[in-house]
Amino acid sequence: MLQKITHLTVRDVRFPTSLEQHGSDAMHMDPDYSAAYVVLDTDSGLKGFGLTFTLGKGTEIVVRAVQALAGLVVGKSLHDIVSNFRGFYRLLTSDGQMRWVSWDGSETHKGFSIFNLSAPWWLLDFFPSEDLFNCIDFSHLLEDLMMNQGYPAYTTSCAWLGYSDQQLKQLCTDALQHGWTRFKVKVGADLEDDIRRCRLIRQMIGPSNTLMIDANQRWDVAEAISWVTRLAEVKPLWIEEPTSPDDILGHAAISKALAPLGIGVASGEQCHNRVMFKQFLQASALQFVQIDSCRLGSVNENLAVLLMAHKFKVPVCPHAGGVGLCELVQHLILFDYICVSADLSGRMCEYVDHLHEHFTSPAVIQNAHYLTPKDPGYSCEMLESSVKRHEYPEGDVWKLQINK
Ligand SMILES: C[C@H](O)[C@@H](O)CC(=O)C(=O)O
Ligand SMILES: [Mg+2]
Repeated sequence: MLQKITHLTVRDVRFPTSLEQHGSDAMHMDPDYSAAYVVLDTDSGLKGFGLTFTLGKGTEIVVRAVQALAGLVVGKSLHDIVSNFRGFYRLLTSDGQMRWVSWDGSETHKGFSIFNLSAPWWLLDFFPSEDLFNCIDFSHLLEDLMMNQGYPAYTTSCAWLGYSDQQLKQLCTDALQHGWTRFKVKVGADLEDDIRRCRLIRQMIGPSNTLMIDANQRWDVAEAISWVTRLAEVKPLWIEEPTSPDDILGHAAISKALAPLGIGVASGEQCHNRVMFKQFLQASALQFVQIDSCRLGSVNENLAVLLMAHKFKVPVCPHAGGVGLCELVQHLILFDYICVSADLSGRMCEYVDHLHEHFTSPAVIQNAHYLTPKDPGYSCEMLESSVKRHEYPEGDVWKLQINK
């Protein structure tokens, strides 16, 4: 149990998803799904893995944040971390010089998230399984349903903003055949396009399946209310990120205006700390909490939000549109169900069907449910061959793009 972290490597890994408009929305028309990817070496030869999701160039900033925090991690032993998880987290988030840049801000939280993502790996890999199981009181847990059926999911992969109507139809047909019943459509750039695309999807999925819409912060408050009112005919369950993700009172006003139409407000993928979530919940500014395993700095911060959402009786429907997010967030939502909410009403976890082949233990979907991951760790180890090929700018994939 005295293993020490001896070395940290952080790499800038990017996938050229913008070439086919995968992941595109009203504010991010050319997303290259990317990750700052960390490997921790230990003196026992074991390794730890962590990643945080970014879009293309944004990775450079997070890589620098990780480098700046590395000195707080290298040299630590398992005992140092596990004996006081909160203390370790506070150490990362409270560095006297770093905190001035952006205490509880988005970039630093993305940096923190990488290190704390290593914690489940340490815990699960170093604890003999009998010790681990001896720690847990399994009475009254609800794991059977999760083991047999899995956690309900919805798909965003049919209707990215840059997809043609033809693509939309084909992908929606395929998804229905595979048992999907919940669909999210990107909106917000052009109202007439949105009406046409949403009608098309509603027509294909029928009245009893679920449809959500996502504007990725495109509108002002009044514009959001009038735009979504025009889309009410397709009966969306929620409008996601209708306006600036920092505008708590704006979200509250939109929630109030849309409630009579039966449309809720969902947000959280750009909500970067627990204090913001606290105020969103206090102000009744959202009806669906969308935690993001990488936007919030670490497991620790996500746990605080899961507990607050439970207190306010607001369902948690995690964000997973990015590389590695499905792999990570499936662990958090299982924890939420088994240990916090014990409730599936109004709950589902996002799934996007991109880039899973680059992971050693990818998320598995069956009949529109996340199957419970059984491999140890936090499912975020990437295949070394994939990392090498996609590392920016020297990987083969990028050399090819740059020389085109
Ligand atoms: C840029 C990302 O693909 C974003 O559009 C994802 C998102 O908003 C979602 O999955 O929700
Ligand atoms: Mg979204």
